[in-house]
Amino acid sequence: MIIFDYMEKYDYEQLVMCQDKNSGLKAIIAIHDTTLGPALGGTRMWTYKSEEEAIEDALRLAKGMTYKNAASGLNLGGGKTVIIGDPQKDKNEEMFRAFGRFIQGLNGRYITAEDVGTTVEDMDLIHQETKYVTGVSPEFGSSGNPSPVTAFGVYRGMKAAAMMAFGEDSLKGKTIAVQGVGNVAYSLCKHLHEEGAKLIVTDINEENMKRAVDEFGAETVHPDKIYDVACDIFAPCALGAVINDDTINRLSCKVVAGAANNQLKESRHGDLLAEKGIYYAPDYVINAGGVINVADELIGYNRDRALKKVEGIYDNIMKVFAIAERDGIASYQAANRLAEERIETMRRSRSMFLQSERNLLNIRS
Ligand SMILES: NC(=O)C1=CN([C@@H]2O[C@H](COP(=O)(O)OP(=O)(O)OC[C@H]3O[C@@H](n4cnc5c(N)ncnc54)[C@H](O)[C@@H]3O)[C@@H](O)[C@H]2O)C=CC1
Ligand SMILES: CC(C)CC(=O)C(=O)O
Repeated sequence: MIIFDYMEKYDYEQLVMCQDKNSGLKAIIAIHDTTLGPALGGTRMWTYKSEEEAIEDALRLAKGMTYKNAASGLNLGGGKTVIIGDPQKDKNEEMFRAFGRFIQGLNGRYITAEDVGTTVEDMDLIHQETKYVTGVSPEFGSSGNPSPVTAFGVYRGMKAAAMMAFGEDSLKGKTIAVQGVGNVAYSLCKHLHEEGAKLIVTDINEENMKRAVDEFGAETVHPDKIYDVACDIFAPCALGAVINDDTINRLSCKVVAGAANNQLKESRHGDLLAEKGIYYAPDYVINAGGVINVADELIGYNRDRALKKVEGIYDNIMKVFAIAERDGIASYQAANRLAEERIETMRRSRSMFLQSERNLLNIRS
């Protein structure tokens, strides 16, 4: 990958490589766009096969956060971090403290939170070095683990997609295939089970799968077989790029609605879903519950207010489908339109001069 070419093509602002020999930290902070405000996005820890793969993931995820935050009506830009390493083996206190100091060095341009492979405990360590972190333990006035709130948002968005596909938003009796039953999907399955849905789950982690069987009476399938199960709704809740040339023709569902980021391998796969008559709830619209929740910390966390906003993901998904229908485009494009129009509107409105501490009028003594 030629990094500057890639950054220019998709209009990235900044890419920060963070290295700390003592702790073994190797982190990449990608800031995509801060038109709407500071970049907020989680930190993923993962065993990347190469540095290039890690950089690409950070860049793709950061751009997704720009669109997620914009489409959700947040005054925040998009950024994301990836830490190269095995979250089960390679973590230590020093690593997250060192990472916190790198974030502090960005002086508020980037604010972090949890993502795959990181926990509230990791955020607490970062918090010892910087205030630019959310999803910290509630004892610090923070909102804690965002995953259950992300799950609530996905549940609300899934109901909206069901309304479009089946003419009613009840999930009772619907068969839902869930790929990955980790932090978010565990809470999602709880909502779905309580509403009377039938669950078919898969995971590469046996313990996580067993928990879904024991608590929600879920059936299980091998991870390779999840695309082939007969179901009403497919919920990708593991990693990205799962809607691709190998999987798309195996799906028999009417709805794709799940928590994973970057579900479409390429945007043309979103067009193919639409052509097949499958209602796709765009990933960054449906999974915005976590970021909406942690963003509320920035104005003094109020759980009821945050949950009310997350409930609104239902309406946001309906809005996306309405734009898709109005403009004759696929739902992923409709979501992009929603996000891009908001960013452009704000960019234009900010072109007006505003008196501030930093402009020329104030530099004169
Ligand atoms: N945690 C949050 O609040 C948010 C998470 N997301 C996204 O949702 C997805 C899930 O996040 P979490 O639940 O936090 O992560 P997690 O790591 O707790 O759960 C992911 C699960 O997927 C499983 N998995 C991995 N590869 C798999 C495969 N090939 N087949 C089947 N299962 C597989 C893992 O074993 C794990 O149980 C990620 O894409 C994440 O970026 C998006 C927004 C917020
Ligand atoms: C809790 C969020 C900030 C996690 C995130 O990075 C995301 O929504 O993908």
